[in-house]
This record gives sequence, C-alpha cells and structure tokens, in this order.
Amino acid sequence: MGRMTAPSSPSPTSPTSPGNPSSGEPVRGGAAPTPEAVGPGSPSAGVAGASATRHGSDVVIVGGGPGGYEAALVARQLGASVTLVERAGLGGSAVLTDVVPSKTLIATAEWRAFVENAEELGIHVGELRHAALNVDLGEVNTRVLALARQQSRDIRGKLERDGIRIVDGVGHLADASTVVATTPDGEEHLPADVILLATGASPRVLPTAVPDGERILTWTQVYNLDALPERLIVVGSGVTGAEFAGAFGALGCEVVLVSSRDQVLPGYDSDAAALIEEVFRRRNITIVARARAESAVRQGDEVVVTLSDGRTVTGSHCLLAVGGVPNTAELGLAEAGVATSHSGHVLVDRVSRTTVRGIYAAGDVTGVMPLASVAATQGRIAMWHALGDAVSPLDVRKVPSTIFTEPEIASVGISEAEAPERDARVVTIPLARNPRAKMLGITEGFVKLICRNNSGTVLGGVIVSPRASELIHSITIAIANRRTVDQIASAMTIYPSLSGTIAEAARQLHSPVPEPDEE
Ligand SMILES: Cc1cc2nc3c(=O)[nH]c(=O)nc-3n(C[C@H](O)[C@H](O)[C@H](O)COP(=O)(O)OP(=O)(O)OC[C@H]3O[C@@H](n4cnc5c(N)ncnc54)[C@H](O)[C@@H]3O)c2cc1C
Ligand SMILES: NC(=O)c1ccc[n+]([C@@H]2O[C@H](COP(=O)([O-])OP(=O)(O)OC[C@H]3O[C@@H](n4cnc5c(N)ncnc54)[C@H](O)[C@@H]3O)[C@@H](O)[C@H]2O)c1
Repeated sequence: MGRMTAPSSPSPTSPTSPGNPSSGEPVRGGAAPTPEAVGPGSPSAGVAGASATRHGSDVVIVGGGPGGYEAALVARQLGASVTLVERAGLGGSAVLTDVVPSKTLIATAEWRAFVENAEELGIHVGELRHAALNVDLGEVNTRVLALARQQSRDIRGKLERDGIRIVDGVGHLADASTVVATTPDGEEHLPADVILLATGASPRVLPTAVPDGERILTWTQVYNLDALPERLIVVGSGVTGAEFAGAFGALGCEVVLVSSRDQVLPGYDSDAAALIEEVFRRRNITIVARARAESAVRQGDEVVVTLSDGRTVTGSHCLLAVGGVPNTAELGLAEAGVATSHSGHVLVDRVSRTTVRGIYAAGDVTGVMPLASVAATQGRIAMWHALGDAVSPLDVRKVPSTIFTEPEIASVGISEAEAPERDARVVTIPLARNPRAKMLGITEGFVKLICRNNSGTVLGGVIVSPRASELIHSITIAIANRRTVDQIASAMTIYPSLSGTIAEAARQLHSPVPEPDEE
C-alpha cells in the first residue's frame, strides 16, 4: 500500500447499553414504580412521578426525529394538545441524513454485488458486466435524497392530519415548563405540562480533521458526491464506518478503513467481526488496524490522513465516522435544572424521565442505545408515562440491532462473551450447511444461539447472513417472551429456509432429561 498505519487501543464499547430486564408487566404512568436508570448514568434521586392527565394536557416536543414524532403521535392519541418544534425537517437525522440515506445507498450497493456474483451461479453477463456495473453516484444520491425528503414529507403530513402543531424553528427551555421556539418570525413562548427533549446527535468533528464537505466528509455529506471517490479513506470502524466502508467497497471504490482497534466493530460479536474483516479484504477494502487518525488535510485533489505513529494514508476522499455528540448545546438544560452526564447526554430513567418533573427525554440525546427503534420506544414510553397510560419501562436486553454490512450482522440479548457469567451455553452453526443457503450461493455466515444452562431460556442470538435483520425477529420474540430453545425448536420452519438453521441451533441446545441415577 505504501501509505499506512499506527497502533492505539481505546477500551471497547458494548453494543448493548447497561440496563436490566424490565419487571415485565405494564404499569400506570401516574403510579409508576421507581424504574432503574439506564444509559450513561442515572438521574439524581427524587425523579418526579407523572401527572396522570390526558385530555387538555399541553405537550411540547423539541426535535422531530423518531424520538419526537412517535411521541407526538402517542400524545395526540391520548388526547393531549401537542406542539412539535423542529429546526431541520420531520423525521430528523434518522430520515434525512442517517438511517434512510445510508440504508438506501447500501441497498443500491447490494444490487451491484448481486450482478457481480451472478457469474458464480452460471449467469454470464460477459462484456455487459463491466459496462453495466458503472455506478453513477450522482444519480444514486439524487434518488437517495429524494427518497429521504419524501419520507420526511409523509411524516409531516401524518402529524398534521393527526392535529399536531408543527413549529419550524429552534427550541430551547426557558424554564421547567416553557419552551421558547425561535422562528424566522421571532420568538414564541410555548407553555407546557409535559416537555419532551428529542434533539438527537451530530457527527463528532476532530479539530485536526475539519470536514470541508467536498473531500473531507461526515456521514451526512457523502450524498453531495456526484462521482465515486477513487480512493476513500474511512476513519473509524464502528457501525457507521463499517457500513460505509462495505457499501463503497461494493459500489466499486477502493477503500482504506482506519480502525483504532485490533478488530473492526469493537464491542460486537468477535466471530461476526472476523468474518466481516475477511469479506472486506476480499473486496478491495484495506483495513489499517490499531491506527488512530490524528489529522486529515487537503493537498490539492488528495486528502492526507496522518496516523498517531506518524505514518500517512493518502486518498481522494476521507469519511470521518468517529462517533456522535448529543445536541444539547443552547438547549437551556442548566437553566431548567436538567442533569447531564460527563458525555453531555441527558440523564433519563427507564420511563424517559429526566431529573426535572414534567421534562422527559428520548433518543440519541440520552445516549441510552443510539438506534431509531430505541428513540421511538423511549418517546412513546415518555408519553404513556406522562399522560397516565399503561407503560413498561425500556428493557435494552430485548433490543435487536443490525449492522448493515454484506452479509448483515443482527444481534439481540446477551453476547457470547457474557455467557459464562450468566450460566449460559452457546451453539454456533455455519449457514453453509443450510440447503437454502446453498441454493442461494451463500457460503459464509452463521447462526449463534445462547440459552440458560438449566432452563434453556433463550438469552441471546447473533445471525450473520443476507437479511439477518429479518431473521433475528424470531429470536427477539423468544427473548421478549422468555421462551426456551425447546419452544423455538417445536415451531416448524419452512423447508428449505434460512430460518431452518435457527431451529437447528435450538435443537442442538436441547438438554436431554437426565437419567434417574444422574439426578
Ligand atoms: C450513518 C448512520 C446510520 C444509522 N443507521 C441506523 C439504522 O439502520 N437503524 C437504526 O435503528 N438506527 C440507525 N442509526 C441511529 C439513528 O440514526 C439514531 O438513533 C436516531 O436518528 C435517533 O433519533 P432521535 O429522534 O433521537 O434523533 P434525530 O433523528 O437525530 O432527530 C433529532 C431532531 O432534532 C432536531 N433538533 C435538534 N436540536 C433542536 C432544537 N434545539 N430545536 C429544534 N429541533 C432540534 C434535529 O434537527 C433533528 O431533526 C444510524 C446512525 C447513523 C449516524
Ligand atoms: N445499523 C445501525 O443500526 C446503525 C448504523 C450506524 C450507527 N448506528 C448507531 O450509532 C452509534 C454510533 O456508531 P458510530 O459508528 O457512528 O460511532 P462509534 O462511537 O460507535 O464508533 C466510532 C469509532 O471510531 C473510532 N475512532 C474515534 N476516533 C478515532 C480516530 N481518531 N481514528 C480512528 N478511529 C477513531 C472509535 O474508537 C470507535 O470505534 C452506534 O452505537 C449505533 O447504535 C446504528
């Protein structure tokens, strides 16, 4: 490569935030037990109970991402008068810059990979193959952004039809019961019985690698590109870095992934990460391991990334995927008395209460588990609790997540590394044995299932496979409902199907009834 690396190894992060299983049964908001805190820390003692009012309550929500807009819909359903303040667009970063655009780009990259792999199945596209596989990134990005904007408009339409008032402006807390919205027309004071903060997070920027939007980019800026980068340097090998490295590699780019750890995807299943590294290497993605980027600077049409040991990596573009920071600046948290953690996240408990009575928070601003699904759940829980409906506290052990690499990595529940301390056993079955996988030309991937030793209760699972995001649902249902491996095994699967391997894993985890003299 001639343009390279340096070691460093920060501590791994867990893909699942701390938190304990919920007590299970729903509780009434106004009479909620004191739920244990989740996320970066717990609120100080004395968190408020809810005002168990519904009709006539004034709810003001700051931020229109999944945390905010899903909460708005619930609050309206419960009869509250709802105002939502959003500074950019409905759907939030999830719809406009993060989830929707990245997953649409990845879906496009998948199509290219299908065509490329068709040869292995006996479909010869010959000369056409190379001509057909030219990616017009400008066209791809136009479609990606149009799709995101359409989804944002759809959400706005739904909220308006439901009678939610949308204020296009920047919100901040004036005090514990007033939000001020700054709009092009001036300031509007919005008194509230209940406030929800759902302001999300933004890409972290290194002062020595300032994005210029042209060649040094955050993940929100890649959709401005109108041609594929010749050589893309991706800094950071967390989920965002791995997804973009995989997608641009599959689109035909030369990619260099600068990874600060021994293995990509720190904190995730190590077998899955090893498999993805292998796939990346095959696809022209160079991984520079144990390397921390110190700076990224433009030199004409090139970007030079300097690593902490002094080596340099040169490319045509650099994508910074070094994590996010919560959007709390100028939100008036201190004025209202809302406590934050050292990382700046708003402290919440498992029903989304902050340290101030009547003020709730949901989504990435809380740092609990930065997923759109979790943001939406926290937002709904906040409104159910605040407006006196039945509510179950958030249980992060039941949250499934997927890394949209190719193949996808989906996981839920405890990890294999946690199995010994949880008195659990684990089985891993390669997908290559599965008849449907053979038909589909799938040669790698696996199903890993984890259950408690004595009872066989399902505690966790990892699936590495195309569409693992769909397959994980059966394991999530088992965990959410405390089902056993025998119960999974007893439900028939289609022959042939990839889900057959989940049933096989469950059968392998069956504990035979001990012989009488063994008891
Ligand atoms: C590249 C990438 C890919 C991802 N892919 C996935 C995925 O596949 N699946 C998944 O579940 N999660 C994914 N995530 C995580 C997901 O994007 C977040 O967890 C989710 O967006 C959090 O939702 P939210 O409502 O908390 O915040 P956001 O979606 O960030 O929305 C917050 C909104 O608040 C607005 N706002 C901020 N401050 C103010 C203010 N003062 N006044 C008014 N409005 C304000 C912002 O403009 C924004 O619209 C991904 C993240 C990234 C970075
Ligand atoms: N498919 C999905 O659901 C999806 C996709 C993307 C993001 N997300 C969510 O967003 C969260 C954040 O993910 P992320 O990947 O954006 O951030 P992250 O914080 O998880 O990862 C950033 C990585 O960059 C590394 N890093 C930091 N500074 C560096 C430097 N100078 N040089 C080299 N490496 C450096 C860190 O060590 C870390 O491994 C995830 O936990 C996930 O919940 C979800």
